[in-house]
Amino acid sequence: MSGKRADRGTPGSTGAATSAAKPGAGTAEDRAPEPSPPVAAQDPAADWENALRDPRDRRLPRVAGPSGLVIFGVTGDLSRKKLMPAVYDLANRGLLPPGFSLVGFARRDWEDEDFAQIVHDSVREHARTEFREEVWQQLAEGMRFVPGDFDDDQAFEQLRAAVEELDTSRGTSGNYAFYLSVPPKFFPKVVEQLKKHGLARAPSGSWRRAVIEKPFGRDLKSARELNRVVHDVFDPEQVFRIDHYLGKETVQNILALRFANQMYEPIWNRSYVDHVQITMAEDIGIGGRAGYYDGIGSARDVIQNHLLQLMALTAMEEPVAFDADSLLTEKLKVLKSVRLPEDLGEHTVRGQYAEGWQGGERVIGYLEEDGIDRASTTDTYAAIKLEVDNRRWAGVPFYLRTGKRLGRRVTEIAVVFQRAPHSPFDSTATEELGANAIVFRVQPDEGMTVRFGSKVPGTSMEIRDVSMDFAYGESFTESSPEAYERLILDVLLGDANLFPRHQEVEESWKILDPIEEHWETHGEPAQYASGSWGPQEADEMLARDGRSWRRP
Ligand SMILES: NC(=O)C1=CN([C@@H]2O[C@H](COP(=O)(O)OP(=O)(O)OC[C@H]3O[C@@H](n4cnc5c(N)ncnc54)[C@H](OP(=O)(O)O)[C@@H]3O)[C@@H](O)[C@H]2O)C=CC1
Ligand SMILES: O=C1O[C@H](COP(=O)(O)O)[C@@H](O)[C@H](O)[C@H]1O
Repeated sequence: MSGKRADRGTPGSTGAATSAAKPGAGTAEDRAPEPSPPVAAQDPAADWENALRDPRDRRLPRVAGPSGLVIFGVTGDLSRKKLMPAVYDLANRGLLPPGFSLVGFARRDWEDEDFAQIVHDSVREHARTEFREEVWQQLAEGMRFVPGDFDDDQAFEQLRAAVEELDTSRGTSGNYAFYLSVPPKFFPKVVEQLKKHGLARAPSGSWRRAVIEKPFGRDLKSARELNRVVHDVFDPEQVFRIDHYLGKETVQNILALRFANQMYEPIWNRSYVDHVQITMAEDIGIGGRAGYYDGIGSARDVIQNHLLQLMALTAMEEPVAFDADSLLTEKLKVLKSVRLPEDLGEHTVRGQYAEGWQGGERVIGYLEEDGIDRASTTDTYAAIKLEVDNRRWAGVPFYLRTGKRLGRRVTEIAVVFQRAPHSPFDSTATEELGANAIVFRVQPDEGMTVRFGSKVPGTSMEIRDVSMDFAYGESFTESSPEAYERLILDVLLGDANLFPRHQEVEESWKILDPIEEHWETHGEPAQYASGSWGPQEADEMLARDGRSWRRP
């Protein structure tokens, strides 16, 4: 069993390392290229705040104060690929406090050193910023592992002891975020155990926060019940529901582009917009996530959260301020105004991938995947049409689609405009002209495209589509942080702007529940070949409205 302190250096080594940089020193994101100098392993009680810093100056880096992060489910896929690397990247950018501590909890008979080795491997494989030994060594000093099952009271007592020991040895000051990176069915159990073992309430002057992964419930009823359990233990301001899409740089940029500029808002409405298409296409299959995915499906997995959040940000009114309450108010108004089509059979499609070709390789169908019930009717593709019943958007369809094993990985929001009401040109001149569009490219090629018509050089008047691109890589020297990097930092800072509140989660389930109920009673999902752009039925769905999907 564990209890031993982590190696103070690279796993496997015995060396201890310290450096002398001031916490946060030289780390201004907009002044120095990343990575910046690491924070020091120094007296944990050292003053980490710059008293001269004006908290209103947003150009200064947001550095977390004394704190620790406890990850439940630390051996899992998300933790290894995203959370551990994000913690390292934050440390590497000098955004974590000197005594920052990371506690892992899972069912493994590991010592602290074994855990540190796992984190090390995950960082080497997945971190965004370069590996620096001195940063790693300082981080590794604050790593602890607690082995145990979520049912195991003794393990939670050991966790309490670990947290208290870190308060003393690392100066974490009782400030802890508990990250529930666990299968959703365990959310209630872990929350109850935190309460039972006195971990949910902070000592005076400190804070405790709970970070809850998605999906939050599998329908409205279960989301409400989960919320009841969570709020029996934590106050609303202690709870951070993760929707990692809100941590993506380009998703935050939707609000910047819309509301920091003058040119979009006048045309951002039913008078000019024909329709909006929101696409989240993945080329991967379900990988090793059969246990989670089967019975959940694509719509619950990503439409209920990521895509409806993207839609809300695209459609919302300007918030009175960029703060959590104002953002919630406006997003909620959109979600509450959503109207489902009367005929769900005509305006929604679900699909399931069959075998096919992906990246030059033959891949198996969903029903052949390990751990999948051979008769499963789980959707791996979903397309739905929604409308927003308000003055700005009445009559403008929002088409949302997502799928696994599609042609390529791409997420985008395309605002497609109406045709010009009149053309002075001969109809042959505009034969090849499509609709104008503004496209937010969320990933992988982050940026924005404006598509419009232009005269083809030559002696005749021929007008064809061209596009004007904004690409992050060309316009900025700063690279985009990973979503989890941003969100973990926000949790440590207690900044809730980018976290959906429960009301949003509920409204989103209210939109999805009738669709899921319809699908349950109406036949099987349509099959589509892996590597294609989804079932033909989805093309037919748009064709009935006289439109077609973009091929991003
Ligand atoms: N993976 C992804 O890409 C994404 C995941 N998410 C969400 O993140 C969360 C975690 O997902 P993911 O990492 O994929 O899940 P995994 O199944 O890969 O990992 C689950 C983790 O929970 C632990 N665990 C399971 N049961 C118990 C138990 N009874 N007692 C103690 N530990 C237990 C496992 O530990 P052990 O090693 O002991 O089994 C493992 O560390 C889920 O809520 C998921 O919906 C959200 C977005 C993307
Ligand atoms: O939340 C989820 O998101 C991932 C895709 O995330 P991305 O950042 O790579 O776009 C998806 O694969 C997973 O099924 C879902 O749970």
